[in-house]
Parts: sequence; C-alpha cells; structure tokens
Amino acid sequence: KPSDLPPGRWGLPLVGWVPLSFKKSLEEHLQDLHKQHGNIYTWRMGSQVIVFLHDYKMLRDAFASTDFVDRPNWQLFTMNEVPVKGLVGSNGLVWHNNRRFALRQLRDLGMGKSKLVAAVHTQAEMLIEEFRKQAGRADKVPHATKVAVVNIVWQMIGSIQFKVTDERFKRFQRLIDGVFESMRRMAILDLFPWINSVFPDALVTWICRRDVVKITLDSFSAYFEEVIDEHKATLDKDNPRDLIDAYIIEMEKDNPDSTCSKRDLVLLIFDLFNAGTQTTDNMLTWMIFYLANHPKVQERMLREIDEVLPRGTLPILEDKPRLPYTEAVVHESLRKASLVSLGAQHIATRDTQLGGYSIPKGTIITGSFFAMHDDPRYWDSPEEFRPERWLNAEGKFVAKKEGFMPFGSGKRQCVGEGLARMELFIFSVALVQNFSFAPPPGKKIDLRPVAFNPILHEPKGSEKVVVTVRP
Ligand code: HEM
Repeated sequence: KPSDLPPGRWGLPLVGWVPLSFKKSLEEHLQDLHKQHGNIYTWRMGSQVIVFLHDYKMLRDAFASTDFVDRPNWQLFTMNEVPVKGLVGSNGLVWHNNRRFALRQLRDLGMGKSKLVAAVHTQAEMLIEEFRKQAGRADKVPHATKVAVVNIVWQMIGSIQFKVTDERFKRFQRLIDGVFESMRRMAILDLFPWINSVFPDALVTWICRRDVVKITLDSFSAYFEEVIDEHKATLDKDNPRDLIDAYIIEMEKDNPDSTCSKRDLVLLIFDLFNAGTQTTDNMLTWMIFYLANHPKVQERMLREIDEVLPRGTLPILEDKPRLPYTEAVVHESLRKASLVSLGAQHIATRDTQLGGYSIPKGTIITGSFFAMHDDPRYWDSPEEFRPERWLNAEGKFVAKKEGFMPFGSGKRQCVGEGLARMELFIFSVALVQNFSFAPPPGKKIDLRPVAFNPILHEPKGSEKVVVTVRP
C-alpha cells in the first residue's frame, strides 16, 4: 500500500479486500470504514484502488476540480467502445463537446420550454388514465411510469412518442432493462480485469454477459441509426425539431474542433436514455411509496395543491413557488432514496492531493452519497421522512444544499437534473390531485432498496400499492 494514500482496506494483490461474510451490505461496510478512518478512506476492490469520500465539502471541492473530472476506463462507462464516444463515459474533447451540446439542447428544448412542458402534460394525462385502471386494488406501480419517462426523453431527442400498448415500446424497454441488468455483471470485469487473461473467453463472456451488452448496443444502434436517417431526410436547417436535428446541423459545420460523427450521436442518445429514464422512473416509484407510507404527508400535499390549482389543472413550473410543501416532498424523496447511491465514479487526472493525502494519477474516486443523505451532521433525525425540514419558519421552501447531492456535483453534475425535477414535480402533483396511495391493508411498503445493486437504489418492484380515485 502506498503510505500516503488514505487509510483503508487492502487485502491481497489482484483480489483486494473481500469480506469474509456477505451478511453486511456494501453500504454497511462503507459505514464501518467511515467510522474507522473518517471522511476519506480507501478500499482495494479486486485490482482497483478506490478512494471513498464521505464528506460533503471535500466531495464538492474534489468534483469541482479538473483533477477529478475524468471517468475511469471501466466497461460500465465505455460500453466497450474504443475510442469512447457519447457523454457519460467519455473524457477530454469528446466529453467537453458533448456535454456542452447536451446542456444547450436541454436548455433550448427542455426546462420550462412550452414544447416539453406540453409533452410532460400529455404524459401526466396518460399516467392518470393508466393509474385509474388499477384503482381499488393492490397492485404494482403501473408500467406506464416507464412509458412516460421514455416518451419525454424521446420527445426531446427525436420527437417520438410511444403509446402504452406499443409493441415497439416493449422491445425498447426490454433493451433498457437488459443494459441495466448486464451493467451489474460488467462491474465484475471492471474490478477484476485480469480474469480476461486467466479464464477462457467463453466463460468470461457468460459470467459478465458481454454478449448481452453487445447485442443490446447493436439493437439500439440499428434503431437509432434508422431514426437519425429519417431526420436527415426531412431536416429543415432553419427549424430544428429536436436534439437529433441540432446534432446533424452541428455535424455539417466546418469546425476543426468538432468531434461529431454518426456513431457519436448514437452513443449520445444511448447515454441520455441510459442515464435519464431508469433513474427518473425509479424516483417516481420511490415518491409513490413514500406517499403511501405517509398518509399525513399526502394529505398536506393535496391541501396545498387544492389551494393553488383547480382540480384537473396541471401545474406549470411557474407554480412551484406557490407549492412549497410539494417541492419539499420532492426533495425529501430525493434525499431518502439516494437513488444513485455511490454516484458515478471519477478518476484522478494527475498526481494530486485530497483531504491531506496524496492521490496518484489514475486513482478512482467515488462519493458516498447514500451516507451523506443519512448523516446527522447535515440532517436532524435523518432516518425520518420529514418534508417539513425543507421549509423555513414562514413555510417557504429552502433549497438546502449542505449534505444534499442527489444529482452529483461539479464538472460532471447530472445534465438532466432540471428535466428530472420538472418531471417529478408535474407528475407528483398530477397523481396526488387525482389519487390517494396506500399500502395493502395491514401492511407497510418495504422501503429497503433491492439488494446487491451498487449502481442504483432501486425500489422493490414486487411491492404493491393501493390506488384510490379521489372523490
Ligand atoms: C431523478 C433522476 C436522476 C438522478 C437522481 C440523476 C443522478 C445523476 C448522477 C448522480 C450523476 C453522476 C454525476 C457525477 O458523475 O458526478 C448523473 C450523471 C448524468 N446524468 Fe443524471 N440523474 C437523473 C436524471 C437524468 C436525466 C433525466 C438525464 C437526461 C435526460 C440525465 C443525464 C445524465 C448524464 C448525461 C450524466 C453524465 C454527465 C457527465 O458525465 O458529464 N440524468 N446523473
């Protein structure tokens, strides 16, 4: 162990530190390390040296710096594409160009813009219709929430909308699910890259589902390329309809720094779906679960909405200041869920310093967001779901920042944050206006996330909720 790295667990070369018992979750082990070593500690997982940051200010400063701006060369991020394209896993000029482009598109086509608000409203109406169909019985959260979030991202990217019953949507959803499922397995190769050269290729492919990732990416690519070609054929340069049109226009510019290509656009679209749909859909399910287990929160939210909006009127973003409790419920849900519990990993781009320790170039850095959101240094009684903590004495919403990072922070902060917040706000108002949610009689919804998922805190899909139409 290099002596000036943060303290922690090292274990054996190549294998790293492996717990002897799997009774504790990954997060419980990280909490143990935090208690033992403080706000910055190291865990060698497989052959990867990973430094965990457990402190809000340290994390904020690190992720604001170019010293930690890059992603590791993990398959989880690269999707086996060499050189890496798209946005989530790329570095350098490709990342810089794509991030700037995506942020501009989200601003121009997205947040608060009437076209996208109209699309969110259409999806909110569809959700109301679909939730109504399962009123009166205990059932899983309808799959319409997935359709809604996919449709919004598609609207922005390619002006496409699926119907709930659309077979193409089901195929599309199976692909997204396939990617997420295989991402967990791909992490094995990222942590133990040497198994590639020790075990037979067929075995590695089977364990790590490399074939699934390839097949999935190929299917996505074929579909996206078709959509891109349709856009090219019908492009009006003076009236770009969506992100694909804007990218094609950008691609045709004579810019020496351009990193545009059709393959890059395919990967960018893939990244936006990958990062922007499962996340928002899971967050909406978490909100429904929290509301179901906290009837008083639900009633207070409804009272507030009823005072501001006539029933049947969907909110617009300008209504937010008049709905502070609703804003508080959205924020408290984001805190409690800690959806992306460890964030997305970063890497030191040069030999540098952090928290008084030396961090060699290439060290992987990750945030313990789940722990920060549950840390009594920042939150009074953090275990409680208490939206009131976001309101001041006058009942105004206060966007508390200290200890709150559901979308990451700094140079790689989530580009879809504004869009996700807009969806969660409009969808939750629409649902609470029309329905009440409760656990099945005599039960509470199990709010523990699905086990063994280091990427997302997923709500348990098997949990049922009773939807009742409001009189
Ligand atoms: C509730 C929903 C969401 C949550 C909790 C969330 C959270 C996050 C987090 C924690 C990161 C990692 C930041 C880092 O590397 O430090 C991230 C990155 C990212 N998110 Fe989101 N996200 C959500 C929705 C979305 C949406 C709707 C989109 C776009 C349609 C999106 C696109 C991205 C992209 C492209 C990145 C990579 C940015 C980069 O590497 O520069 N996300 N998100």
